Amino acid sequence: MTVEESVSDDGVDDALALVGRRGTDRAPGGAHAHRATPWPEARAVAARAGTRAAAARRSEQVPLGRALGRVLAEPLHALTDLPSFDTSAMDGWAVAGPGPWRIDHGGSVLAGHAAASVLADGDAVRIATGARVPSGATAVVRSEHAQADAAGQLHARREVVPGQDIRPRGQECRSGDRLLPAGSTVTPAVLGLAAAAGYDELTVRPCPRVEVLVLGDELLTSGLPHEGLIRDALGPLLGPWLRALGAEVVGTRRIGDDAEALYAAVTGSAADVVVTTGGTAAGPVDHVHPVLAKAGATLLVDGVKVRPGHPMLLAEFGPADAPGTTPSAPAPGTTPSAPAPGTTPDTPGTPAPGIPAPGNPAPGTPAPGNPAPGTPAPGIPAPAPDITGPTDAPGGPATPRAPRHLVGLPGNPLAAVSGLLTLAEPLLRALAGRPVSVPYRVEVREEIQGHPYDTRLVPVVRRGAEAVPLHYNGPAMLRGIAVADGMAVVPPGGARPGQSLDVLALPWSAAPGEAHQRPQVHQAHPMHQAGPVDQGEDEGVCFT
Ligand SMILES: Nc1nc2c(c(=O)[nH]1)N[C@H]1C(S)=C(S)[C@@H](COP(=O)(O)OP(=O)(O)OC[C@H]3O[C@@H](n4cnc5c(N)ncnc54)[C@H](O)[C@@H]3O)O[C@H]1N2
Ligand code: MOO
Repeated sequence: MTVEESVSDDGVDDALALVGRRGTDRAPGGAHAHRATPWPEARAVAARAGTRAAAARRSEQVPLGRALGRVLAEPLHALTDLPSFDTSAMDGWAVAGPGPWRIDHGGSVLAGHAAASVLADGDAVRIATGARVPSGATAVVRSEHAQADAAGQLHARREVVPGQDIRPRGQECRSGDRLLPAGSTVTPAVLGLAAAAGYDELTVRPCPRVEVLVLGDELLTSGLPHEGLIRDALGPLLGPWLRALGAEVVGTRRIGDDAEALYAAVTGSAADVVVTTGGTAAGPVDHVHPVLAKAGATLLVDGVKVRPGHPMLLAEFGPADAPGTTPSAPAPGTTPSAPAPGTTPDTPGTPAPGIPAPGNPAPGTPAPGNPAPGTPAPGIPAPAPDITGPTDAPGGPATPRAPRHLVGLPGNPLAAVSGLLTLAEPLLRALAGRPVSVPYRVEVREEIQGHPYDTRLVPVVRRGAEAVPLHYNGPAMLRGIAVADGMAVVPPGGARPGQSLDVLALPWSAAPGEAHQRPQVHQAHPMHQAGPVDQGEDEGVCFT
């Protein structure tokens, strides 16, 4: 951890220098250098892992009010004709046959009313927009195009075409028509369509549940850095970012540099995906690799040829429904629903120390000052019933469940963001049933220095048709990404001014020309909702 940070300074030069320092084939975190996965392949591996796991997940029915941002597990078929009856499109008169018409003063028809009696040939009756057109009617004449005379006759001011201003039943769809394919994201418009078509609930893909484990004894959760301690920048960042990627974040826990606590937290987690921060390298307190090895996890990605963030990793547990592949037992005294000794849980509705609830400032509690071992904080989510935890009764039947994954993000904050975009995003999108996000292409205004062998991800901001690289792009810096709207994918060797590069959009920024396809960013996105970082509320959490 802090022992290692002297070699992990800011900027490209340092990243380049790190390559030269690799005297052996052992990369940070114990990975062998040759194992590092090329960046595009790492994304593909993560997406495939998510797709495999998604296939084993059951869909669920949720009320319309909770379906925003979810992905349809089934095609949306109309449950009714739309419109479900012949409807007047205008306020005016329903008329039968050619005019002039006798006005039926007793029979005006309003929207929402039952069918009026049959309209006799030569009759006219007042009708409102949205009302059922009486049978026998051949057209609707708008009020402004009709004139009543003193003798009670109605005259049309212009030619009346049969069927005019009548929306015939089934004009938009017939009952059973496929309105949307499976895999569609539920947008506000989809909610409206589903309601119109008769739905109270939608069958959607499950939201991947993610737990965040923040490692590092040096991390403070409030106040100013002091005496070598620094603020945890990733706890506040990750929850909302992961929600923006389609995850339900079940909690964020501070683990410190305690290998046992990490092991217990990882093996006992009820989440589909555990995201850790820090501890991926090979320093004396970098526990992620040893803990994964002890837990019997398979490393799908062990280091990526990307800067920053090259020690990032993706591990898979299970599949747990295969005999003997459940993770090892947790440390004695811990259960999946209790925090491991030495951990600080941040639970939904329970702001972490340093993440004050509105109007309730947290005391300045540093991370190392954790609650007493074995003291579960109120509100720790219990494992879902479909999750086979390591505490299953011995010999009892293991409930089949999807394989679980762990994304190990490096501790340097921008390196962690790089890992989020490289591994967590494709994994979570695939788990949620969404297609992998496709980078957009844009020309860069300035030269961007490249790494000799690895891809670089560099925060950029769009200015007109160009992307401008942001200079505060060192692995430990968030100043660039905080004003960025994307991360440019810089190939080995760098990019010249005017060169087109792929850019990964950030969840809160729209790709060019996409602004109107991402309404969630401006309207309903959980990142834009007020409240504590780890609010963990279900409603709308899947919206990406
Ligand atoms: N001998 C080598 N050492 C390191 C190498 C290397 O190639 N050889 N790579 C460096 C790179 S690059 C990175 S990235 C880090 C990754 O290390 P870890 O994942 O083990 O991260 P830590 O050591 O725990 O922390 C690194 C750095 O980040 C700070 N940090 C950690 N967590 C947070 C947080 N939540 N908020 C803010 N800052 C955080 C931590 O204090 C360190 O300064 O390894 C290098 N070492
Ligand atoms: O540069 Mo490290 O790659 O900060 O992740």
